[in-house]
Amino acid sequence: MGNTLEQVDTHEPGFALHVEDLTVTYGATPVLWDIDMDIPPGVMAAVIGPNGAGKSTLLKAVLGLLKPVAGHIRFLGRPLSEMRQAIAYSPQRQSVDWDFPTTAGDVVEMGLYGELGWFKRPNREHRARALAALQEVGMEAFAERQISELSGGQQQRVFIARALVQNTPIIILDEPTAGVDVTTENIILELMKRLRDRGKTLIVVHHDLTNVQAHFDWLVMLNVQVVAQGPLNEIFTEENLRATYGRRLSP
Ligand SMILES: Nc1ncnc2c1ncn2[C@@H]1O[C@H](COP(=O)(O)OP(=O)(O)OP(=O)(O)O)[C@@H](O)[C@H]1O
Repeated sequence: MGNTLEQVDTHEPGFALHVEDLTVTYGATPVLWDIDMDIPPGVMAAVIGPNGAGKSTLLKAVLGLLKPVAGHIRFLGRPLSEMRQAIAYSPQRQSVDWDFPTTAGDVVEMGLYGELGWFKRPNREHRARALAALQEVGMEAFAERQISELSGGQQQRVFIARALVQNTPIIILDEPTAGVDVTTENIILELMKRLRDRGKTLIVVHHDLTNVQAHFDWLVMLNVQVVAQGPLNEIFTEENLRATYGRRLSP
């Protein structure tokens, strides 16, 4: 059942994501400069940095949604072209038209289109998988609800369910807890931890410095360049935070 890439062993030697010499510009302005980054498999990695640091751009570039000026990217040792179905991606909630007339259940099923192909209709098994994913984020009661009628936190959870239903070894989420209340944020963070504990690799743009330490185990500190990266308990230091955020961080 499910797609064949579920069988990719996320604990094989090598990195879940390996990035070398990545440079991205918008017009003439460099937004990411000479990024080298390694994220090991099976971690819950946070990408942090100030507004405009290039966090979303980094995710889009590694996913091939933006064309870098330079760079070399590998997922589990292989090029993106071979690994697309091993990666689920959830963009920032604001980047989506939530007025589009569709239900929460349909949005989650859309996550299966990579597996199904756009022209094959989802069947009962796919529907059941979508419902199971909604259940995992505590949203099964909302399967038939129009997405425009969901709160921001509920929309985030539907988006996470859409990533979950794909059952991929790598999950990339852009600010999955932006604009949600503390209770919902904790639900989402605990869910991400459960996925990590099942061996998945999570790469997450996260904005809340107050809880990054409690939930993540790997950190990439970004501000156009990588300021620091590694196991969170080694690099989440005042010095690195200052180097990343500058004077915006109060003492
Ligand atoms: N499509 C675009 N065209 C031109 N410039 C862009 C575009 N998208 C982003 N930028 C610029 O690139 C820089 C990095 O943006 P990006 O969205 O990657 O930052 P971020 O770290 O994700 O920020 P935030 O925390 O505010 O979401 C910013 O200066 C932004 O203004």
